[in-house]
Amino acid sequence: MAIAATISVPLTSPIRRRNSLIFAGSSSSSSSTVRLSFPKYNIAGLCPRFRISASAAASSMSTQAPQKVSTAPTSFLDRREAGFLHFVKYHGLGNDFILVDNRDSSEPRVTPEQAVKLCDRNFGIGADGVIFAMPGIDGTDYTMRIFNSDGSEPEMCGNGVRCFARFIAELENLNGRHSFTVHTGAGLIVPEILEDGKVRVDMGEPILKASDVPTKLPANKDQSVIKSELDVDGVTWNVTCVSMGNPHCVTFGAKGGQNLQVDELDLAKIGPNFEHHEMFPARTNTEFIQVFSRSHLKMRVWERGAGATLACGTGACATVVAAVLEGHTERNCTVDLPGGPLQIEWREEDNHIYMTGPAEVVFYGSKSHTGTAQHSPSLQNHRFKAPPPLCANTNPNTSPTRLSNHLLYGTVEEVQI
Ligand SMILES: N[C@@H](CCC[C@H](N)C(=O)O)C(=O)O
Repeated sequence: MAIAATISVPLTSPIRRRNSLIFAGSSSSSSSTVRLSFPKYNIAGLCPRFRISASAAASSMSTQAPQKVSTAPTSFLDRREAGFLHFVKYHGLGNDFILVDNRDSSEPRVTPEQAVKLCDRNFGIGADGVIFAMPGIDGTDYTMRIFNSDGSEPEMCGNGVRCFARFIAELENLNGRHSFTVHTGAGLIVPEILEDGKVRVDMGEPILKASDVPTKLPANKDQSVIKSELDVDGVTWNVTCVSMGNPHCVTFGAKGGQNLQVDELDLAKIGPNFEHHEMFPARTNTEFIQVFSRSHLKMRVWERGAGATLACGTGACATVVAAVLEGHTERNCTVDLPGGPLQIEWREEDNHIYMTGPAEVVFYGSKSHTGTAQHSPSLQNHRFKAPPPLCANTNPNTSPTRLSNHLLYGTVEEVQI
């Protein structure tokens, strides 16, 4: 995949040097430069959406009334050529998704089978799932649907809905709008883009009733499954079952065991045995938790339909619920995931869970359905045409990636350096 630009810090000033543009930037953490390694580009040619810094993107969000900013010519995300699927790859703490603009239809533009191919990390784009931005239902602004990388459709995705909010803000070219109402399989979810670009999400209430999680594990008097015993391949685990719309099995360790050391777990070996356990009729996501303090947890996850991922938002929410119910923590916790930390609060007043974390663009891409080898002229004319060698296919290092006789073009937006 070609890298069109690299920067992770606020843009200060563009400096023209020969046939490339170099942007010097600095942040509290580092100093960096960005090089656009293609000729004859001028600063006007850099589309406003080609966000060169996270903070620049963040600063486009204000507290004022929603305001549409007209842009011309048509932006990448407005493109609708027949035969092309335009997408944006996002990640939330390394939990990565292909975001598809599906606002004109309530039918996903990609089938579950195609989603499996797109998510393939060797033969496809590579992602933990495909997310569709669709028209709202029941008075909501939008509907979010998602396919896991195995093609199954979960009810909800926490990291995904943060990416969804950032995607919508970009699609709608919104300046100043902070929150959206999103219909999901888990009901109403309300993400709010914050000033710093992070997204806080009202994830609603956890579901503890065993039959609704669902789990067949014997329930307590109040119908919940808290610190119950689950046998997995000869080991008895203590588990608490929580649904965030999607099912979660949270464990702080085996019966009689010490505080779990999550780095020592062989997730690929034990994860599938939880996921497909007969006690979970809809399969389950499983969170393995190490307790650092009453407000700090470490989590590794085996996701239903996606395997070991770098983060799981609904899993982190379910974890804090389980941690509170089992008496390990207070209601406000930092949950460290392999991809980074999430802030989770289970608020006593409304019983809702609030998740705060980042969502970032990885790259923009277009996938051809035609199977033809030539590049798209329209793509070539596009202001996201950077870098031209990608589209012109003149550079062996930047040639389009083949995907089952389909073409894939990508433009990396920003890369940490
Ligand atoms: N990674 C997501 C959860 C995605 C759905 C999950 N694999 C399931 O099948 O329930 C998150 O961040 O919540």
